[in-house]
Amino acid sequence: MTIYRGTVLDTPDDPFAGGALRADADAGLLVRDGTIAERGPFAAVRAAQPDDDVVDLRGGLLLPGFVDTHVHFPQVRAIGGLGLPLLDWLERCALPEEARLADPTYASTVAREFLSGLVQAGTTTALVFGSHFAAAVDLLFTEAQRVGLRVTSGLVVSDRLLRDELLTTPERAYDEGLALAERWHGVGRNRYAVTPRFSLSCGNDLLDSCRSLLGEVEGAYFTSHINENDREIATVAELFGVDTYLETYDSHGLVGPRSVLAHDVHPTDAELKVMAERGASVAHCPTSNASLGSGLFPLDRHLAYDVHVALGSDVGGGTGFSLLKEGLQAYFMQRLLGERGYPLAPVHLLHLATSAGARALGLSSEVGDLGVGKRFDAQWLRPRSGSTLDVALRHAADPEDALAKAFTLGTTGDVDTVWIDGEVVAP
Ligand SMILES: O=c1[nH]c(=O)c2nc[nH]c2[nH]1
Ligand SMILES: [Zn+2]
Repeated sequence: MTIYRGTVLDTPDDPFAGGALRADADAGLLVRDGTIAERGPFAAVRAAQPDDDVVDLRGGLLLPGFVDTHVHFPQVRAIGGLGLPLLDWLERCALPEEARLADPTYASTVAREFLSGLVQAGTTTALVFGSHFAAAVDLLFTEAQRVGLRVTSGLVVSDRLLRDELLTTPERAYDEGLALAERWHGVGRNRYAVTPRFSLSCGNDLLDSCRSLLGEVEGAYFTSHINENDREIATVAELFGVDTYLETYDSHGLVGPRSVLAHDVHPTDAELKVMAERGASVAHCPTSNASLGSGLFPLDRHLAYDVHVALGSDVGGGTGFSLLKEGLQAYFMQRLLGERGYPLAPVHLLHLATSAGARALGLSSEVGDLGVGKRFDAQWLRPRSGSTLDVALRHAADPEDALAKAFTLGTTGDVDTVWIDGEVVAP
């Protein structure tokens, strides 16, 4: 057994429902077989376990590993395509890069870059938008198993309006998806997610085949995009002859408690009501929404309807893997909404980046906070001595203030060590 000593911050109680930041200065976390067995003042935990190893993490902050609920595996090298709205960005930046993953050697390199990017950002769990190529998704799961990250992912499918090499058929989508799920779902920390790209690129028969696959794979997740961009939304309404984007998924039985819909920047009230009824979650992707000019996320309306919201980096529409940056950008965007903005405090940002994501992915009993009984999935933020974040943390007034400084100034370069199930994860 090992005792981890440091300043531990986490959010076991939902701050949107009144929960406070849990902050323990000089805490001890006793970890046995990857699970947190005790948590308390270091001196007390140490006195009860005088012979165990101590890992000294004083200085900096010990936080739960981040949970990224929307991030694209094939888009690592597409990060930084600035200045375009969604559909142009897809055509010019994202899809040409995604087509390159037809080559398994290329896909294998990108899988390594992708997982290393997540780990270096302090992310330990992710819902990953896979590739349109089954072999590339297989390589992603293989690499995820080697690195140890908790990954839920799947084959991305489309059958219209994208470049030809990214298109499939309903039958092939089902067969390839099932083969991947049989190989990887529930294997190690991997799980399968049925993943139509978005309704714009998926006809009714393909969405039907997604529903069949979802019914076939017990416990599988569903993820896609929704209500991101005005032109996208108008095209979907025209293609399907529907009033709301959500109907295109819901009419195929794809919306439920294991569904995570990315973006939802422009929802109708009717859609929010149905999402809440179904228990679906929304992945809010703030840097992507800002970079692609998609809009300002109406967090207040999601909360008013009781729609669960977590955070996604949306690499490569998003600007990097750091959920610190996403948290700060989420805060900025609520500020820019003026009176319609939700006043996000540091505790909300940590919740959105950790426990909210764990809940969206049905993993709350295992990860998302550093309480007794949870797996030790954690990150040690330790800024370089003399850096501005180091100075700011040393002079923080209280734990909330320290967390505000971490989200304002922290970068992936400040993530010193990452653990999953109590094992150090090498990037
Ligand atoms: O931000 C986004 N990134 C994508 O890759 C994508 N595909 C469909 N819709 C999308 N939105
Ligand atoms: Zn996306």
